[in-house]
Amino acid sequence: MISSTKTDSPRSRSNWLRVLSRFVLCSTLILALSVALKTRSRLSLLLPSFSHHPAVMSYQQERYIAELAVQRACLLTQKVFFEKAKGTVSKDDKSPVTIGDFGAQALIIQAIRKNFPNDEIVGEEEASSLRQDKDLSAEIWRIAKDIKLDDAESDKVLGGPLPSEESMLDIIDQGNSAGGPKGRIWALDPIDGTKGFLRGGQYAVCLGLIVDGDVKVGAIGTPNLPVDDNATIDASTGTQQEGSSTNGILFSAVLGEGATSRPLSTGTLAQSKPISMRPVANIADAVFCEGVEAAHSAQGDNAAVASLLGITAPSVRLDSQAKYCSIARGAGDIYLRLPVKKDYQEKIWDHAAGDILVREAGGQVTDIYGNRLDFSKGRTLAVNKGVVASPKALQDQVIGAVKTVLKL
Ligand SMILES: Nc1ncnc2c1ncn2[C@@H]1O[C@H](COP(=O)(O)OS(=O)(=O)O)[C@@H](OP(=O)(O)O)[C@H]1O
Ligand SMILES: [Mg+2]
Ligand SMILES: [Mg+2]
Ligand SMILES: [Mg+2]
Repeated sequence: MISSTKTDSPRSRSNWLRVLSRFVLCSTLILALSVALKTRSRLSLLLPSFSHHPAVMSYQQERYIAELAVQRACLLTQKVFFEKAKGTVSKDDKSPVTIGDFGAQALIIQAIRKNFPNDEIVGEEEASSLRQDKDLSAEIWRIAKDIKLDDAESDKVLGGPLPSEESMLDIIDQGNSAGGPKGRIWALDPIDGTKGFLRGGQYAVCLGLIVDGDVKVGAIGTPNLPVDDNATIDASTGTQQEGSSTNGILFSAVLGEGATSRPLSTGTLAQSKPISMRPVANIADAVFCEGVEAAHSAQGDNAAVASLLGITAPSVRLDSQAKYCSIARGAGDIYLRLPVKKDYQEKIWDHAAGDILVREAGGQVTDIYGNRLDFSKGRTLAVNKGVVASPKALQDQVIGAVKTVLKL
């Protein structure tokens, strides 16, 4: 007897085969996908540069490294200050540079090189004067070689201690990129406001990442700014206190992801809080944040702008990018830097980190004509004049007053 059921028929066998082959195909695809994903995540851990592809990029790794590097450099600048480590040289433009500037630049470049070896760096300082002055070089090495973060793991992420005095000088010189419109370029000001640093006043360790001419990440350490956002500060009052827990802030920002701050001394990533500019309903109630050096900003013109806007509150006077930091957290509202010398070109390291911090805190940063700062032109902001920063809603009014005063 021929007993033939449907399942045994050639047709149904071929149906089974089709189902089976689809199952095998699907499983293989799922397996391949999961292997690919695992390999990718392993690769991005081992090679941070793998995550640099725009499609998978949110700059979290860059922000993390920038924060740690700035935090470690602030340990050095504070040590230099409290040990009263002497050694200040005058640069060609007569501006001072200290052991703190050189040491901080070495430590930060080492951290960038370790984590992002293909990136370029535009750093303010260079080591030629140290190669002539062996005593100064030795003094920097004496202080820099022992600087480390409390957390050994984090310190390892930054590359551990500097290898030797000679390589420290080579590392400092790696901040020699010409900058420009293409690629990943870090703008580094190891001590901004060196004069403030020497006075025991405000200064800032500043690091910004520029990608294809646009600032994406910024980190700023301000060892002498009060932790309390609402504390009164002024450049005339010295604020350096050894081991202070009331002073010292680390600010950071990533494009599109907001601005944050946390205490510099004890802070961990988890202690970061979002910061934002103060809403100002009436511009007459705004407070200016201005520089200290009369040679850097036309203070008479600043006063005329204030008066035109009906602003009567005294300006907060601070050295360095602490001005950007202050308005970003609502301790002041408007940063004015009106040009004194016609031919002075602002340096990108004096503004990159501050620019993104203020923009991510709800502000606008432009030059005196109302144009965005252009970080794609090399080591300087060659196509901008001066800086004006304020909450977005006020910027047009402020620029209007600036144009009137400067007769633009
Ligand atoms: N003529 C002129 N105009 C504008 N800016 C100048 C000028 N000369 C120098 N610099 C740069 O100013 C940086 C310090 O800026 P500050 O904001 O701290 O200056 S101030 O508060 O106005 O005194 C300072 O940065 P650091 O050298 O890092 O301290 C200089 O890069
Ligand atoms: Mg300088
Ligand atoms: Mg500077
Ligand atoms: Mg500097």
